[in-house]
Amino acid sequence: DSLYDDLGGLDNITRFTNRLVDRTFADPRTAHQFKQTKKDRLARLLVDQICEATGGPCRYKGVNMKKSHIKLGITEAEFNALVEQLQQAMSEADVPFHTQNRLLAILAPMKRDIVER
Ligand code: HEM
Repeated sequence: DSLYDDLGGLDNITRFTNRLVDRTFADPRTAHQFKQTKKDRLARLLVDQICEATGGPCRYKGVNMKKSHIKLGITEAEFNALVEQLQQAMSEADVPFHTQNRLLAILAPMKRDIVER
């Protein structure tokens, strides 16, 4: 089975991504970065990105990670907060711990393009 299937397919990816974005926009550790961001659009792009990256039938049409995060001055602490929010969102959507870690392993290398140093 693909990771896409193990995550519960598009329905469950949409479920935990919406929960992630809700948390990210509400959590004071990250909310300040998203004051000018349209939540629905970001959630749709994230769903496509996760779906495609895990072997699903979607195609991500957004900007690459380096270009979309440049100049935001994102810190390692902000990145880690978002990872924690994603773990909580996946737990709420009943994604098993081991499956959560398989997705996190795909996202982790993006850190070098997202965090400013
Ligand atoms: C692995 C972690 C992350 C992934 C996969 C990710 C993914 C994305 C994607 C797909 C977009 C949309 C790009 C587009 O507009 O075409 C985006 C934009 C953005 N991300 Fe991230 N991101 C991550 C981490 C973070 C973190 C830690 C922050 C700050 C706390 C952040 C803040 C933003 C902001 C402010 C935008 C711009 C949204 C807009 O256009 O208004 N991201 N990200």
